[in-house]
Amino acid sequence: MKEYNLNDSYITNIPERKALTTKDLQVYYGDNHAIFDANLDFPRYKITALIGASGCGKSTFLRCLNRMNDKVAKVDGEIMYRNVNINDPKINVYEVRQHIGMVFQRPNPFAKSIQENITFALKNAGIKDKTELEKRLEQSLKGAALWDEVKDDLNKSALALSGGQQQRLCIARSIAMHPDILLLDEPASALDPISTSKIEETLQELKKDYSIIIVTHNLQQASRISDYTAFLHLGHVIEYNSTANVFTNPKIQTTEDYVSGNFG
Ligand SMILES: Nc1ncnc2c1ncn2[C@@H]1O[C@H](COP(=O)(O)OP(=O)(O)OP(=O)(O)O)[C@@H](O)[C@H]1O
Repeated sequence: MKEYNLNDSYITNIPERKALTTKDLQVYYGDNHAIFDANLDFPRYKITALIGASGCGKSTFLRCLNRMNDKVAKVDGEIMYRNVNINDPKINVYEVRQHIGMVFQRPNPFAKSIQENITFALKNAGIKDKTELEKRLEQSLKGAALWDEVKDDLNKSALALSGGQQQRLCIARSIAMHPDILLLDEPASALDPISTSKIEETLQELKKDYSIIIVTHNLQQASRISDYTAFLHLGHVIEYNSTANVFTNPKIQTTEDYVSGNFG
């Protein structure tokens, strides 16, 4: 692979209010230094895409943002959310995840009914009121654009849904907790093009109420749906800017080569 200067970077200052900020974030898997000095501001009510070649650290970075890496990696630096460093070991990770939800690459509904998939975590979080549970069930399924397809059969097993419907159920399960931020790790990569476009449309709607950070391999998807894009290379954030700038006016040669397909 062509060698690039990893210190050559361009990180924009975002004009919007911030949902989350990382300061000098470093991630190590044993001796493998996977993320170097990531300093990024993620805007509120926007979609930010993390892009880069396989192994560059996209999922590692994303998973730090709601402490999913705690048991597998050493994560140094600060992750500021509402003036609190949520990377502080004293912070309750379950509480963090109520504010910052995660949707994974492969749909992973529970082997329970559609309804129970939504209400299970809510009940665990102490929400017992039937009216509130019903309200959140309907709101979250509507938010994930699944309500019309399942409203007459909420007791059906979630496993009987199509892959695309299961993924929208997982999005509904996340938003039922009323998080501020949704993290999505390649949420459409296991889906067919029609389900993918349904997920993309859903995310466009959801950004009115949520700040979204998404990892994607798919450059067209990043350019279609995101407002901001961070390009990572070998664990370094090389460029962070509005998606339009990253794709049409990249400031760094590495980015230009990657987005134009001349990488490697
Ligand atoms: N659980 C883990 N244990 C040890 N090393 C890991 C673990 N997860 C990731 N890594 C290493 O961290 C680096 C970044 O991997 P990561 O999965 O974050 O990259 P990625 O950009 O998301 O890749 P892909 O696009 O292939 O999913 C790689 O060197 C990878 O081998």
